[in-house]
Order: sequence, then C-alpha cells, then structure tokens
Amino acid sequence: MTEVACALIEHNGRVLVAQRGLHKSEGGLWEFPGGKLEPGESPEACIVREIAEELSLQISPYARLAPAIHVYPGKSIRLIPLLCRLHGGKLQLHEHAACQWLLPQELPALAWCPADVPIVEEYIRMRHNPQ
Ligand SMILES: Nc1nc2c([nH]c(=O)n2[C@@H]2O[C@H](COP(=O)(O)OP(=O)(O)OP(=O)(O)O)[C@@H](O)[C@H]2O)c(=O)[nH]1
Repeated sequence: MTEVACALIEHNGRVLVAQRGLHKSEGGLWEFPGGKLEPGESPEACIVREIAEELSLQISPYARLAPAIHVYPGKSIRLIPLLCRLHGGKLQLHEHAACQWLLPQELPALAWCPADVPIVEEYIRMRHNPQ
C-alpha cells in the first residue's frame, strides 16, 4: 500500500485544488496536491516538502482528516488528508496542469481522482457544520 499525503490548503474561505499533469497517472483529474511519503517520513513532513516542491508555497499542517484507502488498477493507496494554513510563497505550477481556489460548495463539480471523493465529502460536511 502506497502512503500518499495531500494538502487541503485554506485561505480566505477557499481551498486550493490542482489538476494532475495530463501525462501522469490519473492525468487531468483534480486532486488535493501532495505526494508519496518517503521511507520514515511523517505525513506532515511529506506535505510541507511536496507543496514547496510542486507549488513553491510554504504551509503548515495542523490537523488530519480520515485517510481514504483506494484500489486503482495495479496499485493501492492510502491517502492522508491534512488541513493546512498558508504562510507564504508565490504560487507556481511545477507539475500540475492547473490550479484554482474554490469554495467548499464548488468542489463536487470537479472531475476528482476517485480516491479523493470521500475526502471531499468529509471536508464539505466539516465546513458546513463547524465545531
Ligand atoms: N498527491 C495526490 N495524489 C493523489 C490524490 N488522489 C489520488 O488518487 N492520488 C494518487 O496518489 C499517487 C500519488 O502519486 P504522486 O503524485 O506523488 O506521484 P506520481 O504522479 O508520480 O504517481 P504515480 O507513480 O502513481 O504516477 C498517484 O497515483 C495519484 O494518482 C491526491 O489528492 N493527491
């Protein structure tokens, strides 16, 4: 099982979503940006590293949502979502085809990577019913 961390980066009530590069696996589908954990790496350390590499943004993760396990043809992933604050940087796309800042209610309209669907649902529930 491949462990993957993904970032829900929030800013001004919106969350950052990114479109996978067209020639990658799940190419053209939307995801929360992130990537695979390196050996011995925590999800928190992984997501800070990946978001700096992929988007030139500085973030700090502060909470985890429920992980989603998904079986793709030929691979299984455990996707670990992390809520993150944005601290700085100038957004640059080093790997993705596109990105956008969306309101929670705008998220369901996207063509998501299948593994992300339960995460999107949990996030929308959480933001509609804040503690
Ligand atoms: N970063 C990220 N990956 C996701 C999400 N949802 C999802 O199914 N994945 C999958 O998790 C894996 C993460 O891989 P990656 O982004 O680090 O690297 P990659 O494209 O080279 O992966 P690959 O070798 O499977 O093609 C991919 O198979 C990707 O499709 C998500 O929201 N964020």
